[in-house]
Amino acid sequence: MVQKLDDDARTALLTRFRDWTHDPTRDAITRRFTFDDFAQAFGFMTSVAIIAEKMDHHPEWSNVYNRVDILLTTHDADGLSERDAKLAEAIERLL
Ligand SMILES: C[C@H](O)[C@H](O)[C@H]1CNC2=NC(N)=NC(=O)C2=N1
Repeated sequence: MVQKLDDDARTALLTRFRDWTHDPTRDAITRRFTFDDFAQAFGFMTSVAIIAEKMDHHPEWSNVYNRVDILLTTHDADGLSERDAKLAEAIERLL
C-alpha cells in the first residue's frame, strides 16, 4: 500500500501544479493537453508512456486527435500520493 497525501500535502500539490484540477470523486488530478495535431499529441503520449513505465506509475488517459486528457491517481493508495506528484512533474518537464 502506498501512502496517500494528507490534506496539506494535497493543497501543496495543487498550488504547485496550477494547470491541474483536483477531482474529489477520485482524489485525482486531471489536465487537458492540446497540441497542433495528432502526431504531436501521440509523440507526447509516447514520451509520457516511457517515463510512466520507468516510474512504474501509469496515467489514466484518453486521446482524441490533438487532445490528450490525463488523470493521475494512485490505485495502490486509493487516491493521490507522491508518485502522482513525481509523474506530474515529469510530464510538465516535457512541455
Ligand atoms: C505492480 C505495479 O507496481 C503496480 O500495479 C503499479 C503500476 N502502476 C500504477 N499506476 C498508478 N497510477 N497507480 C498505481 O497504484 C500503480 N501501481
